[in-house]
Amino acid sequence: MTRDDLFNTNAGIVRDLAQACAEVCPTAKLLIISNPVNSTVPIATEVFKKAGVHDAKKIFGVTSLDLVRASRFIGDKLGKIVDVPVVGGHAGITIIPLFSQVKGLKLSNEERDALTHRVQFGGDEVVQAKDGLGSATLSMAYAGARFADSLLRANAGEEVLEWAFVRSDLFKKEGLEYFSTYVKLDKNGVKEILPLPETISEYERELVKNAIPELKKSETKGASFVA
Ligand SMILES: NC(=O)c1ccc[n+]([C@@H]2O[C@H](COP(=O)([O-])OP(=O)(O)OC[C@H]3O[C@@H](n4cnc5c(N)ncnc54)[C@H](O)[C@@H]3O)[C@@H](O)[C@H]2O)c1
Ligand SMILES: O=C(O)C[C@H](O)C(=O)O
Repeated sequence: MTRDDLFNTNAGIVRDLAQACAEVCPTAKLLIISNPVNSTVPIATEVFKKAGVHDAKKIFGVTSLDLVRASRFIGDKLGKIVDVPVVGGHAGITIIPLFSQVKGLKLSNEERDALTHRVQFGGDEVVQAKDGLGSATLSMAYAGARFADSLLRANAGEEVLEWAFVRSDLFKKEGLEYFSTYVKLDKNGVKEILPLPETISEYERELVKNAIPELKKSETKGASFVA
């Protein structure tokens, strides 16, 4: 089972919850963790657009778990806690860890490939291991709490940097409407979307290139569901 298989069940649930939010709390910030995030965020967006209350600064796909996983795997290797940026989306090859951005980290090509794969498919590993009994419950809760905490701090006036899957013009030329990258948050939600670091490796650039058609397919699937 992949996150995409969850579409049939979750698309309707997210649409209905988004519809209720659009009616009763249209200015609330929506944190969407239900899979497939690459489609459920476009679903919520389209519902808000239809209701005439859309504000792209306030709808977030929660991808923090990918950063938690990547940081844990590299932390184990380096023997200390490090932050590993992860960009793109939240499913398979759309999850792109940027190991090039971790100071002092040296990986052979084989290690880099294996760790990239582990971050991209770690969630599927857990789903398979639980064999029908749900997904990565506790780490998802931790990742969700971490993201909610960032938003609450931003709400309270702090300028916070977080990674999130949001409406973004970074790959507009390629026809993509959503992408997860570093965002500055303030009390209104997304204040600024930061570009990819210039120093990412050729390998990572290629991963981004390969993820774009997959992300596009998922966002179209979500938007079409509402249309
Ligand atoms: N983005 C992430 O990092 C991430 C990580 C793990 C899981 N997930 C996703 O989170 C979701 C939940 O995963 P889980 O393992 O906790 O699943 P789960 O089956 O343990 O829990 C799902 C919950 O949703 C409730 N529910 C079912 N239909 C509903 C409806 N119509 N309205 C409201 N609630 C309803 C169920 O009663 C149940 O309590 C899944 O979509 C999963 O793929 C996302
Ligand atoms: O629910 C899933 O399919 C997996 C989840 O998105 C995860 O990353 O653990």
